[in-house]
Amino acid sequence: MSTLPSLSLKHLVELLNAAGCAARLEGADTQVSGMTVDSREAAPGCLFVCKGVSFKPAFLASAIEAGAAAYLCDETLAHAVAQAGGTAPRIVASDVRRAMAIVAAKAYGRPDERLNIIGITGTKGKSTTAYMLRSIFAAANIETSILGSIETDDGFEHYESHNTTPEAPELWRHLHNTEEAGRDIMVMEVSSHGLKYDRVLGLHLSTACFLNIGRDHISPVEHADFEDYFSSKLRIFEQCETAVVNLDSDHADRVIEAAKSAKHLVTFELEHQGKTPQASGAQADFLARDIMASERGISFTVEAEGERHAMTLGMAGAFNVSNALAAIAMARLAGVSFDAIAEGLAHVRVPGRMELVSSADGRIVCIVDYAHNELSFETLFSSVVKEYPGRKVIAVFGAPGGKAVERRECLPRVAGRYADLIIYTEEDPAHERVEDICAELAANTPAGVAHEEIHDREAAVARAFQAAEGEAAVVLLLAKGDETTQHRGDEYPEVKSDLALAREFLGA
Ligand SMILES: CC(=O)N[C@H]1[C@@H](OP(=O)(O)OP(=O)(O)OC[C@H]2O[C@@H](n3ccc(=O)[nH]c3=O)[C@H](O)[C@@H]2O)O[C@H](CO)[C@@H](O)[C@@H]1O[C@H](C)C(=O)N[C@@H](C)C(=O)N[C@H](CCC(=O)O)C(=O)O
Ligand SMILES: Nc1ncnc2c1ncn2[C@@H]1O[C@H](COP(=O)(O)OP(=O)(O)OP(=O)(O)O)[C@@H](O)[C@H]1O
Repeated sequence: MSTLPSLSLKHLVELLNAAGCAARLEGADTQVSGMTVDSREAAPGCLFVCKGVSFKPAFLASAIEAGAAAYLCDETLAHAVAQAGGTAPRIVASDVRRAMAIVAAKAYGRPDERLNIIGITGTKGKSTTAYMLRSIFAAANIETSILGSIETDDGFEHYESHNTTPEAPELWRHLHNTEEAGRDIMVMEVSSHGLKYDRVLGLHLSTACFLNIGRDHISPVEHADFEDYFSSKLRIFEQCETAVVNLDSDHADRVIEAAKSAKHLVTFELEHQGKTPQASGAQADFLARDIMASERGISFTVEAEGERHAMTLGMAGAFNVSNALAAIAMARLAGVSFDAIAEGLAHVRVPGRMELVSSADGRIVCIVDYAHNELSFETLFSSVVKEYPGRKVIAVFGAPGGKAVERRECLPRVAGRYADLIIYTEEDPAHERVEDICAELAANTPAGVAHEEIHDREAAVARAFQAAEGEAAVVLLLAKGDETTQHRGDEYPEVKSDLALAREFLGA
């Protein structure tokens, strides 16, 4: 791999001040190459960033021991880390999060000036749309990098992701690697936190897609309220060339208004009978019609650029047509043919999202899905009862400990409207007791809805299949997708994934 640019601290300080981020150099001007926020990844000659609520001066000391040539810190941390920093030169900035984003873009050689970077935001469907797009590009023989909540693949590094959108130095490193790997395209999910906390500050996106907005990530450790969440997401349009917007999204008018800051606007929507036409009366640039569900997936027609093309989607859930339309629009912007698009969509598989496992006689259909908030529950359940009419619906899910507490009220309420039986179980309780979370979910279940509490997830899944036996049923294993760990306390022990359990119980 080629070496990274070597940069002088003096030059970086000038760059920061010019960008409106006050900074000063303390110590001798030194050359740095590469940067990191994690002492465990510090390499000789790099710039180490001191930041974060659980930052300890010992991290700085070990980064320097590993060869870090200098460090960047916030004014508020400057005194506390001075001793651990010893004689290493440092940049002290007024806002370390902004500063590290500005420096990272430079340290990794501004790959966004040459790459086609596609950013996808929305409450639900980001990973699905990103995988659809990658599958389409693969069908067109174009290898892409991907960065999102499931995996990170930049052509050199490939691992299970920690955050949906990583910290700026990590992000720019993946973009640099993408370019070094000879790839031209990065498909990335952009989370509301990524936008709010300047992880993507200054990143030039060729395309920014807004899928939808619903209440989520509102808690004392996330967004204070819906407005903070929504406005964080809308910031994506401030840094893109072309905005791709779902006209079916809630608050679509406000999304369109914000999208006007992009140079170009491309829209998509599903044709619904009885739908109120837009105020303008104009049809979206990409329209899906003739949506039909079958056991193998979904088929639909896309109408765009004055033509009609038949598409099939190898996934369940009619709502995935909306994600597919977004992917189609973005693929067309990148110049991919409709034939390759059709091929890519027909073969897409998104791990743990709307995965179908059926019993040999077809009487029991199990869907393993990652749905875990109000918007995705509503969409999933309403689509399942439409697509599998007359079947008994059995749902297995829980709620996480320590965050997104609103889910404990809304998930039983939504599921209670559609399910014949709900089984509450473990779902990453962290520092709370599974028993308490399940009891809270049970207490919020609408009167008259059958529900059970089975704290062990494997036993809960077994009970669901037992209850489905001898019936035409749909068993929904929700919220964990293909995850193979449970967050218990500070540990992440290995467990069987829902998909593995479904295959085991149905002998698939
Ligand atoms: C506000 C924000 O951006 N928080 C992120 C930030 O936390 P932080 O700066 O407070 O860092 P910290 O975890 O306290 O750790 C302190 C620092 O010590 C470093 N460290 C730590 C250990 C060590 O041995 N050596 C060392 O140098 C860490 O790398 C870190 O830089 O840096 C951490 C490491 O990069 C992130 O995990 C953390 O995300 C928080 C915990 C998080 O996960 N937030 C969630 C809510 C989030 O961002 N979710 C979104 C998806 C949800 C959405 O749709 O918005 C996401 O993008 O993932
Ligand atoms: N367009 C959509 N509208 C509503 N719900 C959807 C949509 N697309 C997917 N979902 C539901 O949301 C779940 C998660 O999908 P996906 O992982 O693609 O979303 P995400 O935005 O990446 O989520 P997260 O931010 O939680 O990682 C799916 O399993 C499905 O139940």
